[in-house]
Amino acid sequence: MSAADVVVHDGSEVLAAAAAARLITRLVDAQAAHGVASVVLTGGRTGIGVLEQVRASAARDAVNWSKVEFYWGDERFLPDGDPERNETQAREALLDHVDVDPERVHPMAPSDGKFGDDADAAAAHYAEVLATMAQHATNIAVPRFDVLLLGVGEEGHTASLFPDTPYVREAERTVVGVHDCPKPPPTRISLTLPAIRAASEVWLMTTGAAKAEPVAAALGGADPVDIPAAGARGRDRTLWLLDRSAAGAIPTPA
Ligand SMILES: O=C(O)[C@H](O)[C@@H](O)[C@H](O)[C@H](O)COP(=O)(O)O
Repeated sequence: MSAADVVVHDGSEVLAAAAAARLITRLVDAQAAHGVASVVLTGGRTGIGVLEQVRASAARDAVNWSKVEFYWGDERFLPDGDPERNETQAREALLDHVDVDPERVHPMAPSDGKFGDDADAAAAHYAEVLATMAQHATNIAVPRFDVLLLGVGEEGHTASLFPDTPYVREAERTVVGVHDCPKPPPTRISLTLPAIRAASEVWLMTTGAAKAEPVAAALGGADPVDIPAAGARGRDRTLWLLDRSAAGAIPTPA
């Protein structure tokens, strides 16, 4: 697993724009290497803000959007089209504005879909979707993820893996139904840490002083059970994209 790189930007706006530029380049490079790129999206203000900046970028059409596989790292288990769903927000921020191939867009199921309100069944189905797309050479049943985007919560959660829960401890399954979440809505679906760690690059993006303590703890090697973001690492690269406030508690080198 990779050691973490940390990039600190002046504020949240420049962070979102710079992360968007970085994401465009990552997808262009992945398409040059593989033909089709794959990205795992996240929810939250920072993750959606980055997609809005991709949409606004003059460079966005450097990406062949019809050759991008879109997955989600977590989802709020709500009805289809609910404005709080990560899928809805990602579509409004970017996917509705570029020429995606609908067959390559893989949202997690809503709470009024074919699994009804059974988040565990919806999670098991998403695990099957990932397994179907998996390459045989890997030892975990997920596709190649070129880049997996994450946010970080004030108590250190990432995706929908909250501290001291069975979900952050999950070692076998790739996707879980998550119940009794402290951040609304209470029911969610999430990739697990083993699935996240299968990604080539994991980018943790966050801003603001409220995130300073969990960021410092994660970078300081906290136990992922206490600070789930500490367990999110990429095979080739782990990149923290922070603004000055979120980086404020990282000890400065002597
Ligand atoms: O669905 C969600 O809520 C997220 O995927 C979650 O993990 C989010 O990324 C963090 O809570 C950070 O959110 P903010 O960027 O809004 O602080």
